[in-house]
Amino acid sequence: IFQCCPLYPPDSWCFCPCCVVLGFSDSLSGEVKPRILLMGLRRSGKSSIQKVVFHKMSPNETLFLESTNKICREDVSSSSFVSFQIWDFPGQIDFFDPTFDYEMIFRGTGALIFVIDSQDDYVEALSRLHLTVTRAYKVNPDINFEVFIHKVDGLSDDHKIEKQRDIQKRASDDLADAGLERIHLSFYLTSIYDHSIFEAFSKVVQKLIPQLPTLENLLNIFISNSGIEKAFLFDVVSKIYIATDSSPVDMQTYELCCDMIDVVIDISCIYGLADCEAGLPYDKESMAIIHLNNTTVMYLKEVTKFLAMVCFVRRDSFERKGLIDYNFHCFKKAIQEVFDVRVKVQQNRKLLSNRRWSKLTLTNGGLNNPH
Ligand SMILES: Nc1nc2c(ncn2[C@@H]2O[C@H](COP(=O)(O)OP(=O)(O)OP(=O)(O)O)[C@@H](O)[C@H]2O)c(=O)[nH]1
Repeated sequence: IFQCCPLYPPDSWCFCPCCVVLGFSDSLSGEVKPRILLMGLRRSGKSSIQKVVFHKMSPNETLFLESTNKICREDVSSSSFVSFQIWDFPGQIDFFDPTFDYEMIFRGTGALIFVIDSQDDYVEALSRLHLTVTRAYKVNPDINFEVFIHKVDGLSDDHKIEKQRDIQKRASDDLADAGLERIHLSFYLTSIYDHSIFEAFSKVVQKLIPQLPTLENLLNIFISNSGIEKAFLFDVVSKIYIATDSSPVDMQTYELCCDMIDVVIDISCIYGLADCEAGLPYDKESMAIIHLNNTTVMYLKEVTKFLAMVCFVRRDSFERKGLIDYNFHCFKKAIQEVFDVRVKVQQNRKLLSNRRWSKLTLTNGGLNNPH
């Protein structure tokens, strides 16, 4: 059973050869990738969520997915800010199995998504949720616990709310009975058949972006100086929004943004770059303006190779497009600065780890027995 270096605090990232070989750490870039775990009972929809959000699989195709029988790990590093690993677990994990080193797994985890099938009886799922959360919390109290009440497409609106209330109450009661009311669970109603799964994933990912307050602040300054109603910063590939200004988000607005990104990518793919297959048909020149029939204009502009800004502007404010473009230019520069700081922090962290590691090998007299 693999244990991380004793030299490192339990929740830090280890860059020693063992961890690197096993792939728990990205030593080459020095980047700390938060881990997102997808857990839940068999057939609750874990793999479908991953395939639909990150592989553009159509929801109907998930009907033919085979059951996962080992942990599947995937790197998601499409943009400078959205960079993490997703671990899809098979339905039944046995915490008492000695070959399953759950301590090591939970130690490097940023978020644990527990998927509950709302169309099924959820008594067993709730007891599994309780067991998983309490175990994980003991190892790493900093994990964000996210509960997806999934497959809600078959339920009426009233029924959805009722289910959420019931599940939320039972889960909190279980924690309170165990004296663990300090554990916070966040609940989301999700389905792969609409945008709810993308919205929920956006919120999970946002919690893992340390620069989020800075990004939100920049967006607030940008919209207030440009006469914009609402602005989102989107990861174009996954359609996860990584930040928005502080005004509330409504589902319809979010759906419109997703549709706009689809239109831009599809049109660019068909009529744009000749070698579209070489990569995403999205570059510095990418932009789109859509006039809605309610005096609102949607404006999309490229921010970085993988990020796009989508704004909602009133038609009269859009007459000052020059001002919006100038402010956007300043916003883009500021984002670049935030990114530069992040790169520097990562480089310093890597340097520190390398130094610690060479110290350790010197003390041990070689690499033969790193642990
Ligand atoms: N109606 C509905 N069905 C869904 C949804 N998400 C997944 N499913 C279906 O649920 C079934 C199981 O999905 P999987 O993704 O294989 O479930 P899993 O949790 O990965 O299963 P294991 O690998 O066995 O642990 C598939 O037939 C999916 O089509 C959803 O949002 N709504």
